[in-house]
Amino acid sequence: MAMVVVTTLLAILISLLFRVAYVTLSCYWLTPRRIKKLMERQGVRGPKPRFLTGNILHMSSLISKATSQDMTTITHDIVSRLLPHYVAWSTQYGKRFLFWNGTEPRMCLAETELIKEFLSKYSTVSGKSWQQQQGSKHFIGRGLLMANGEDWYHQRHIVAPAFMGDRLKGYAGHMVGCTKEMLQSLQNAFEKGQTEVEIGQYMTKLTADIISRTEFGTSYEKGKQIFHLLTVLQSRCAQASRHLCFPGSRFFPSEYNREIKSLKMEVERLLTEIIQSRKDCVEIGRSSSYGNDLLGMLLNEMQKKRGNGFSLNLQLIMDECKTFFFAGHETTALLLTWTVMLLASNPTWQDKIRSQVKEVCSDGIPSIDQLSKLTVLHMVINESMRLYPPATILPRMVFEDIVLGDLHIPKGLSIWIPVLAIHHSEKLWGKDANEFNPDRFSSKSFTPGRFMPFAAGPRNCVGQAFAMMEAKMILAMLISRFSFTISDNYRHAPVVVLTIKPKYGVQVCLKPLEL
Ligand code: HEM
Repeated sequence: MAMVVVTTLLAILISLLFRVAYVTLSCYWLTPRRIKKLMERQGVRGPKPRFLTGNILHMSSLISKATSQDMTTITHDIVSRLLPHYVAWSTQYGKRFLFWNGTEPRMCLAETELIKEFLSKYSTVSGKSWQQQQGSKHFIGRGLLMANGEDWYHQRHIVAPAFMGDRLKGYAGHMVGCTKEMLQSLQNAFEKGQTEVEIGQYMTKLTADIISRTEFGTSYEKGKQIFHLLTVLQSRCAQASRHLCFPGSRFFPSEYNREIKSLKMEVERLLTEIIQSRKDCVEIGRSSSYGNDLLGMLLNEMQKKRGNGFSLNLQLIMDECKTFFFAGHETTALLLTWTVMLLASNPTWQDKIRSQVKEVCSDGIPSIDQLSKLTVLHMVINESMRLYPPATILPRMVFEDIVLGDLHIPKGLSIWIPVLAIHHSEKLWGKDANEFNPDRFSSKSFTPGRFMPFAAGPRNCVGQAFAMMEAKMILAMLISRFSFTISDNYRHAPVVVLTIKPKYGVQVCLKPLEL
């Protein structure tokens, strides 16, 4: 009897081992090879991958070499610095080529017609890859940015109204209040004799303050504490994700993995405290609603019984709170920082904006209705996002076989859209593609598909209107209070760490203006 049990257990164990071995082999070898063959048959080729690491080492060495030195002048010709692998491979293989992130095959696609079709038609059958989800699961989890399929669709419908119409207008007060505080701290620095500031630090603090207030209203101080921890968590996850292409690396009991776990627990403990206290207030009758902020909106949704089988649970609400902070504060801070750099080195455009702001709003603080009249500022912001799009690449994995133009794209292939390269393409923008020329945005009719700082199609940035409103408010108020020039200490050295950042910040010399 004992013998039979042992033999059966052994058989189960062996078949389990075979299954694990087959799944691993299929995931890391058979499927990627099948995809490669399929794409090669359609003429899509690329650099030869190495075992396990693919083209990662080659890519890293090209990037390290290209960014090893600062740029000698403030030139916006930055594609060969930030995407040297794209430049090398697109020159050799054309506008569509295959490369390997470890064992994951990726097709880089720079054809605007196909990109337009892909982003508008296939938003529900494409999404974030397993590697992307793993890399960010500890700091944003399965919130909107990382959700796929039906989950994404339902989350998007719950969240989108929070960034539209009257709700959006309701956030203007936070934006003005926080900007006033930032301007006061710049004024204080000036009065203490500090004529030069690193504006990026001020912008990062400002956008973090605005999103904390927008999300957490009165629980804002605790929100700031959470976001501080999230920033540390994000950088630890970025360090750990470098090893994700190696099978099983996420289970290593490394120092990073231990620190990540404890930071995540602390963030979620603080979030649970805020959520619980809101629920308690409603339950004991101290408050009739969960609040007008983003968190209140999500808690109201959680109470609703939805007929479609999808409901928000506590974990998803926490993931959504983390997602808004992650997706919404650094991107906007970078947009503002690069715009200040461009305006500090192009004083004529600074003056043009200043005189329009003066004409439209006498006190230098635009109302919601006045924002649409700030057309020069709008053009400058667009030009800034064209030259320095915070998100340089748009990655999407395809979950079903699809037909895209003349291409059959197999399930499991990731498509990478090189936004930065498209924004700088001379073919699409003309000979002055690398120059700062906001006038190119003066005409309302320009070819769609070549400008996509907020992505495009149904899965574009849900916070786009929020970000544009915020950026216009802040820049209009800053330009009305100060004039600024680029400091001699500024070293032009854009680098990509998820988003495009100025390596040493942006140092500007400030001069307060008479109100
Ligand atoms: C200048 C500022 C911003 C830029 C350039 C930007 C850019 C983008 C881009 C390119 C995407 C698509 C990413 C992808 O699918 O891989 C995206 C998605 C998203 N953004 Fe933004 N964003 C900005 C500001 C904001 C703000 C202020 C918020 C919220 C407060 C926000 C929330 C989100 C969310 C939640 C998504 C995921 C949408 C979805 O998958 O349905 N973003 N953003």
